[in-house]
Amino acid sequence: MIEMTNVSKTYPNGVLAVNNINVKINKGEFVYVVGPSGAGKSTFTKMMYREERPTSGKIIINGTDLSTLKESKVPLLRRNIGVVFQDFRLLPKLTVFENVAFALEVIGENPREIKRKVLDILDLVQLKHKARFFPDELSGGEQQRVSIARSIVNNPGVVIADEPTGNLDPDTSWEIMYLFEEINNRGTTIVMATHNKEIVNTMKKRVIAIEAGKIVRDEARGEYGFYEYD
Ligand SMILES: Nc1ncnc2c1ncn2[C@@H]1O[C@H](COP(=O)(O)OP(=O)(O)OP(=O)(O)O)[C@@H](O)[C@H]1O
Repeated sequence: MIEMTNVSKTYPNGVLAVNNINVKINKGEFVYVVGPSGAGKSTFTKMMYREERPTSGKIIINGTDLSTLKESKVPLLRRNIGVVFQDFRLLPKLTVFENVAFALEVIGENPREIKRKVLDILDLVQLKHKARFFPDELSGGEQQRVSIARSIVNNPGVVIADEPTGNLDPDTSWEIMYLFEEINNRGTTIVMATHNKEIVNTMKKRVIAIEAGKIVRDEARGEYGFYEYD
């Protein structure tokens, strides 16, 4: 469960990116975060995985209070939160297998278990046959599937995705969205910031709309709304 109480974030340059947000996201929910460019969506999601810290307020993720969490405990928190970015962020010198295995190696998983888990997850994202490929030998959609595999290989309770289809064509975006839906159907909470109007309007999930750092709309089977982008 994710709970924010009176959360605000002012960056050192004085920009108030998130302004007194209160929200509760239950286990197993699929939530889209929408809103105009610069509204505070990334800041809102970054605070969930402690990439940014709130200036004030309280954030609780699966029982852990992030506002008082020691820096040394952040890696432990990240094990239970998968993160997916628009630009994939794969390690270019590692193969697909190694990119996914990396998350397990750092926690000291044994090699046999690593192999089993990585191949299982690559099977789920339909990339087992490309396990030995390098990121630059893959299409954008394939790279995103590897990054999704990496985000879920530790079996986290929550996956946060910031604009995961932003670099992908419409068909590939749909493939990625169905993959997230499958992961959600297995019980993982998904929080996704997106500008993809068609997908949000078709999927009929919970929609949280942020404008100027505030939640202006929170609907169970919501719509994208009307925002203009570049
Ligand atoms: N590291 C930072 N330092 C200072 N200001 C920042 C920083 N990151 C974001 N901001 C500012 O905070 C506000 C919210 O930015 P944020 O990236 O959260 O918006 P967003 O809704 O995710 O935008 P987009 O849809 O364009 O990605 C903006 O005014 C932005 O310029």
